[in-house]
Amino acid sequence: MRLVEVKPVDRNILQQARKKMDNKTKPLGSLGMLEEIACRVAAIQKTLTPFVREVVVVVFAGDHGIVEEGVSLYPQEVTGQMVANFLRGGAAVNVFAREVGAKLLVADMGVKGELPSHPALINCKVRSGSRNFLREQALTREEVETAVRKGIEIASEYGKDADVLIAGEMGIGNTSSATLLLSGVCGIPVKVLVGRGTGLDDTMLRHKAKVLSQSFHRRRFDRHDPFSLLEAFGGLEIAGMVGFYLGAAALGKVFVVDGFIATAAYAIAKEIEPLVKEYAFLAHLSAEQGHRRVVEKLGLFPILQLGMRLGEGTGAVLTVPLLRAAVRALSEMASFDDAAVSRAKKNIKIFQKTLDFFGKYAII
Ligand SMILES: O=C(O)c1ccc[n+]([C@@H]2O[C@H](COP(=O)([O-])O)[C@@H](O)[C@H]2O)c1
Ligand SMILES: Cc1cc2nc[nH]c2cc1C
Repeated sequence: MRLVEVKPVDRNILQQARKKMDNKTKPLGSLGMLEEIACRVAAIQKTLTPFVREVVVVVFAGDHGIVEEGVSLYPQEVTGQMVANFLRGGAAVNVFAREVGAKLLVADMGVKGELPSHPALINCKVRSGSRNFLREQALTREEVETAVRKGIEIASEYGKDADVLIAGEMGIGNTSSATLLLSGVCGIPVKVLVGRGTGLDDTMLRHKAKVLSQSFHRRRFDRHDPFSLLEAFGGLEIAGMVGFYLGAAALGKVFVVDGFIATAAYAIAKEIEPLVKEYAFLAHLSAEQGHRRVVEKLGLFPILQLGMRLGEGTGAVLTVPLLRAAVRALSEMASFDDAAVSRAKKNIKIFQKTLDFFGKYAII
């Protein structure tokens, strides 16, 4: 089943952008990863004067049946309560979105109970939360496909005029789903990836690890079929984000992946369509225990490392000023010729350590 068509980003513009960046009035490579970010945005946007003006954030929300097993510190009703908070503008992601001038929407993919209608609420409820995956498959194939398709539609409808698309998430229990999805996709043992989520103590963490290891062995899935992983472990907001990333890449838009749960959605989207990676940036290294291993395995470069573990898209929104600064450097800085600044005395390709460090993160 081909859900979307994603094209590779423009290699020609990428090479020209790198050349343009090398001619800016700075020692070669001295803006570090910002240079690679700017050049890749240029290649995505097919222009040597890239820009980041409109930013759209969609917070995907859903509940998780596994919460019955005592794997989160917070009660399930917090998911719906936080959705109400997003709609009133009172959550961290609202504050950060206002700071960078981003538009924020919330997508109800599967929150338990009714939510009042609101202009910023997109109603895509597939069912009232996923099933408890310790006991049964979290979702049916049909529910997974519906949620992924809705995510694609959300990207096309609300992201078509944006320069950067961000998916946030809200779902009590979703670090449990994300841990098992990532363990399945990346082939990293559950016990290495399981973490404290919203803040479990040691006893609760041991219990969560036991529940997740048992679930991983009990459920049916084929690790090479990403849809089967979503059927086994959910959740609906994660499936929606998978679609959103696929849709963003199909639109030819830059998208920024937030934290641990968002990385699980990204990993699934990349399994479905490997070219999505050319459009993706990773916002930050989450404090959630397993994130570092996953990020290394997926070859992603976290732009920030702030010890955050909130989700909602908060880390991704915080990268917007850096993305804007990076593309402005490529678009607006003077070249050596423009500014009559002398070039290096010797044509050294690039400082070797910088190359070793950043080279492995050059996606293309
Ligand atoms: O984004 C992250 O890296 C992250 C790490 C830990 C927790 N969270 C958030 O916390 C909730 C899930 O935590 P838990 O303990 O209920 O599985 C969910 O609403 C996420 O948005 C988010
Ligand atoms: C209060 C609260 C806010 C959140 N935002 C994202 N995940 C969250 C989890 C909790 C518990």
